[in-house]
Amino acid sequence: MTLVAGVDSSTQSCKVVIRDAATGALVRSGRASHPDGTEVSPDHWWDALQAAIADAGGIDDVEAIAVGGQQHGMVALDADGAVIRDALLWNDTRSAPAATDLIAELGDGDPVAGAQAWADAIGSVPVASLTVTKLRWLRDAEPENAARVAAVALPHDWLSWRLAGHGPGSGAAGLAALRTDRSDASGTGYWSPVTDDYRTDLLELALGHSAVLPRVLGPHEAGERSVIGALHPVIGPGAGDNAAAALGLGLVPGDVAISLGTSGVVSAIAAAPTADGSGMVTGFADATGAFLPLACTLNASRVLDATARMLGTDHPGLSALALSAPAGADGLVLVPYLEGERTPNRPDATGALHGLRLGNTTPAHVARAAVEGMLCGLADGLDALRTQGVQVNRVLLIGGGAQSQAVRHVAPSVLGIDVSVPTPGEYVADGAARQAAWVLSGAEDAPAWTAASTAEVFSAPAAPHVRRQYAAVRELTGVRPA
Ligand SMILES: Nc1ncnc2c1ncn2[C@@H]1O[C@H](COP(=O)(O)OP(=O)(O)O)[C@@H](O)[C@H]1O
Ligand SMILES: O=C(CO)[C@@H](O)[C@H](O)COP(=O)(O)O
Repeated sequence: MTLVAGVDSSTQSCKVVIRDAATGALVRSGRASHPDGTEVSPDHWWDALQAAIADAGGIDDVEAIAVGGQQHGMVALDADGAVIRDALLWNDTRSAPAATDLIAELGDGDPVAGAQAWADAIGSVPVASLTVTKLRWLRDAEPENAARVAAVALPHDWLSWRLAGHGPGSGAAGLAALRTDRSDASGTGYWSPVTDDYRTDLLELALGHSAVLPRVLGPHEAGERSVIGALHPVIGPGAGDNAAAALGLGLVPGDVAISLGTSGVVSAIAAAPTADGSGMVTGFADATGAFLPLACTLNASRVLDATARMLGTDHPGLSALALSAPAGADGLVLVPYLEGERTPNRPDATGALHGLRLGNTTPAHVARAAVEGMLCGLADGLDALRTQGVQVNRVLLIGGGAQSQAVRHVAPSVLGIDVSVPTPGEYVADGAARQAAWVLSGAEDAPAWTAASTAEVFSAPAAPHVRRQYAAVRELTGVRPA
């Protein structure tokens, strides 16, 4: 049996799956945690990857490996190949003012024209999540660090590079060996999905000087070989986590994936790039040569974590409470902007509970409002995708938060469509493994794995009043007190 490995280096943890390259059957898996925080030393990801590989029983029998990972994180390298400072993650909002500046600069001072100019140039309107804004923040806040930047990588690029034996001390030759893929390059803010190439002018606009960028590999182009693993597995191009999940799920046009991890992501495969000047939909690329329009919130599974903590219960307890309250929680609305928000772009917003009355101040109502509030943010994302011409025939719910029974049962009523929940699994890591098998096969198409998962379908009558009451208070959320 030929084995391949897939990695998901996500916000909260690193997961590794090892699968049969021919059928996709799961052979073994492992995981390790990442530290909390929106600013993290990449060394933690490297340590967690090695721990997750060990937890999966090693990769000595693996012939190819690919890494999927959290998108956008800024990994700034010096001329030697050393990391200059801790990486700012996709959910770090300190570069929000830099995003505003960059938009104004491309629009000659007009923010609306600037937003559309960016959308036309790179498919997306910059927000704090995008790497390009983090580079501008670095230029302004830490000019000495910015001056030392010789190369910029993303979490998955950097891990693939470490797997190939590069790292501090590898110098110019090492930097030239950096590789990425279209999906992750498309989330940087300096790569165009229309021309399929970097916009180095935009990188320089942000950082103030040029830097080495990883070469973008084709969807099944082989990279270097891993120094870990007795067979020195070939390293695939890897992918951003959402593109890898699309590959792991085998999404086809008409399918929409909703991922409830730290981020809440609504994404779909598209044949052509999008350029949404409103900024609701980011026009990313997928991992097969097509496109992946996507709406991403900063507030998904951690809203449930926080609400469970607040109510002194666990996830099953929160779920039972939420399901015991009526749809709409008798008018109680939780706006879930606990980390600020990205879609819509409100980096300084805070969360809020609206509509408190004597009759709805119960744990059950609060639990229901949390589940509904999180889902309403994603329903807005689904609408935004439809506005961009995305066909929505089927919704698939994945990520840690999809394990919640309350989410599964409430989602169809808030989203207004049945929801399929595939067998719980690591779909990002699976997509990376499928890519690794594709690299090995050399075939034109990704292998049609037969060991695909089944899905449970959840239906519920639409509850439009839940979205109506959410929309009425969404605009009232205050900003963080000074
Ligand atoms: N049964 C559950 N109900 C709700 N949330 C859950 C449940 N199980 C796990 N989670 C949450 O899912 C999150 C982890 O999901 P994951 O998709 O791995 O996140 P990420 O990709 O951001 O690292 C955690 O916040 C965890 O608390
Ligand atoms: O920023 C995005 C997508 O644009 C996020 O989807 C990150 O890629 C992190 O994903 P999770 O670790 O929360 O799944």
